[in-house]
Amino acid sequence: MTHLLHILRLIWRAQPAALIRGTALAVTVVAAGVALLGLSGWFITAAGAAGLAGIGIAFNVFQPSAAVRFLALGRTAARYGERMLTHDATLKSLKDIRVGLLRGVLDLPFQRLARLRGAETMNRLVADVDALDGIALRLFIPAVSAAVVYLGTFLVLWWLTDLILAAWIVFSFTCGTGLVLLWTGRHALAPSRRAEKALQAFRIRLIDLLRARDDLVVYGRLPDQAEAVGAAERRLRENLDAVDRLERRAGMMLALTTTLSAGTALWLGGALVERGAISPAQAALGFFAALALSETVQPVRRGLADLGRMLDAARRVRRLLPETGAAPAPAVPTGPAPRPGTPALELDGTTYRHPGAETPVIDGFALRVAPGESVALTGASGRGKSTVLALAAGLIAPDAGRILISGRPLADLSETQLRAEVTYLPQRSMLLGASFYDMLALGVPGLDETDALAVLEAVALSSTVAGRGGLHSPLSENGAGLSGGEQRRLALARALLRRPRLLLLDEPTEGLDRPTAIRVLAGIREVLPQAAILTASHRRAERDWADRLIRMT
Ligand SMILES: Nc1ncnc2c1ncn2[C@@H]1O[C@H](COP(=O)(O)OP(=O)(O)OP(=O)(O)O)[C@@H](O)[C@H]1O
Repeated sequence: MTHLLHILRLIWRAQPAALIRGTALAVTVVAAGVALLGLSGWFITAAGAAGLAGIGIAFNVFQPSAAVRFLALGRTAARYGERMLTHDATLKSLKDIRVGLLRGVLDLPFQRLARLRGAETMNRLVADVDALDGIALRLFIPAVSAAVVYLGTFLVLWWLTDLILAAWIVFSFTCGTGLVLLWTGRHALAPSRRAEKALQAFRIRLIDLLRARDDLVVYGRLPDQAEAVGAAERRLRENLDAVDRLERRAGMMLALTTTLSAGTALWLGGALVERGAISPAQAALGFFAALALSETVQPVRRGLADLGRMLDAARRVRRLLPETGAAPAPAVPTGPAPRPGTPALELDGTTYRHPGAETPVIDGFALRVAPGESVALTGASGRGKSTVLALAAGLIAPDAGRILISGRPLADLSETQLRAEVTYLPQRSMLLGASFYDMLALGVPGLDETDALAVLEAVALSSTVAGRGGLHSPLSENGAGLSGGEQRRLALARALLRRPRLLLLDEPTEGLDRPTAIRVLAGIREVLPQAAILTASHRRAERDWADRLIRMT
């Protein structure tokens, strides 16, 4: 529940004025509904009584009927205003939460980021945030309106009718509906949670099926995955049906509560009329007001049926939201050029143990790479070459030792400074964008086309790009339709275009034939003559090209 309140505070803090006005209008809507029915009941009864008493001609019908019209029209207008204000404000607040969530995801430590699944994260950003809109719209605002209207109804009925009648109507209604709502919230919690889980499972499995369909076909597992998607969908439907059934039952119990409360109010009103404490018209006012109170709880009922989904979504979203609402750090210009002789990268006594591993993968490791120098890390698979690159890229932090980038401790550099100094090409890269140009411009917004073509030439890709119709020709998702080697060189070109002082390359020519690999390696140096380059290498061509080898054992 604390997560729910936290999210409610965030929503409220983002749009306080609109939400306060919207809540005031929501109170007006419900109050006008109760007043409308109460007044109508009083009006009909009083007019009838005046007719029976033979003084109908003297009865003033104009004022009550004008008030009825005013309340009916006012209620409609207030409802319109309330919907506009509260929905608009909630959607704006949720937009802020979604952005905060995205920032939270991006700020996660590399190890956690690497473990995130795309489909799951996508769900969190979309489905969970959508689930949160009910907190204000279907729980808080209707509950506040109902409480205010109960209090107001009690005071007005006390003033216009009788204390006992007013107290009974509000007391019986509050207790009755309170119990029904508690019952709804408790029983709907589990199926609403299960429905949400099934929905998430359905989406994730479907995305997995679409993304891995080739492998699933090859291994003959497509029917199993399709069945898993179907099972999640069936579970979703069953649980949504259960929530629907509960909601209908709650609706029936609320109708029963209203009937009992209004029925006993009628009986009590009759007794008070017999005793001469109130008139029949006043008794009718009480009876109709009791009937109208049922309207106050309908939105809360719907909100409570969804409580499980909202609670889980609030918990997950809160865990990922950054604690402060602060904006990301503004871009900082990179520092001055380092003094001559300062290594571009220096690792000293660096130790790192992967989470869950028993022993460190590197222990007291030392390394220096000077500007203009190419160093290749070699050694058997699993010796920690990629780990050293990830440390130098600041993606993971060492357990001991220090890492200096151009003489400055890596930990002291802002994210912006670090990314301006260092570029890292991992073993597998994503190519985002719809054309060669888009994919390259990810690294350099506003990329100059001549520059792009020059770098494509350096990585031996210009003929491929020209053959496909040029820089702006459309490409499929993640460069599908390009060969593995072409995708790799495109990712390399994107890294080169950033022109970093330190370039970290994990097996940059993997998948290329030897002549192309040699050509590409020479092209890297041509584009970045002064950069320090550290590679993780298995291939002979890369080892021959490097100025120095460091063997990891
Ligand atoms: N996120 C991780 N969690 C746990 N262990 C990891 C993680 N990443 C790598 N390792 C382990 O750390 C060791 C070093 O991995 P690393 O990728 O640095 O080796 P490598 O020398 O680059 O191997 P390769 O040449 O095959 O790319 C391996 O045993 C690997 O299984």
